[in-house]
Amino acid sequence: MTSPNGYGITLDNVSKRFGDVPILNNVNLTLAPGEFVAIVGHSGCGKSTLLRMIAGLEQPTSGTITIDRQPIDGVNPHVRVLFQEARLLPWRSVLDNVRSGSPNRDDDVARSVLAKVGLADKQRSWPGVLSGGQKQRVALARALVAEPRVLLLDEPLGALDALTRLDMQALIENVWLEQRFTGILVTHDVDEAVRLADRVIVMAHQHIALDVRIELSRPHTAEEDQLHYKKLILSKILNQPEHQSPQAEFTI
Ligand SMILES: Nc1ncnc2c1ncn2[C@@H]1O[C@H](COP(=O)(O)OP(=O)(O)OP(=O)(O)O)[C@@H](O)[C@H]1O
Repeated sequence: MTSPNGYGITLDNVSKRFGDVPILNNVNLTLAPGEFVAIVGHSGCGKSTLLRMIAGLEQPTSGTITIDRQPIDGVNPHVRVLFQEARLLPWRSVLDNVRSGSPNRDDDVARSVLAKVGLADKQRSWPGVLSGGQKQRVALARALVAEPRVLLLDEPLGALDALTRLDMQALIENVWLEQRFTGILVTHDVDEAVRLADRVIVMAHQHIALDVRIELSRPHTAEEDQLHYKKLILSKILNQPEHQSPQAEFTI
């Protein structure tokens, strides 16, 4: 494995309110450079808000977030975000969309990143003719072309069918192994969290309810190895008082 390019991230007593509504309360979290962490938790518990604050799109009400030991000051060009929707520019070709991730880069770099995500033959296509999975590959390429130090993944595979999702998980793992950015994945899929992450964090009641290291060798694909972690994580999520009944929202 290559040495990490990713930046370390720390959250020090981070709280967030929207008006009178507390979302996060004194959250402390340290991510080592190059670590891949997944965040799970019931809908509305503040996962995306946490990600948006790390992205510099939202400010904490109190507390400090640092990236590479620097307090966050707006959007950081070394931090890229992938959302559930690919958010491509429909009037630009696939190659131009990728290039827009780092406009000063050589075209050859954009082409090689497109090849890496398996879309070398689509560079002249318009986004409108691509499948959902292909669009997310372009969005991933657009993020990777900037060689990010931190990649924030806000349910980027949530809208994809199961097989495409598995392919994308393998792709994300491969590019992470190659580039060793620091990754944070928000997902509702416990399977996906255990499959991809070094560490899985369960959020509940405005704080971190569980922080578990996945002590498996990669790839974490063996069902029997994953089971212990999936049970642990799911029981933590479902034992929260607001979720005493079975939840369709979570899958293993
Ligand atoms: N800009 C905002 N103004 C007011 N309330 C907000 C804002 N953004 C988020 N919220 C609220 O904060 C809470 C946390 O939202 P957030 O999107 O972080 O949750 P989440 O855990 O990512 O949910 P999901 O899994 O459904 O995406 C929700 O109740 C949401 O309605």
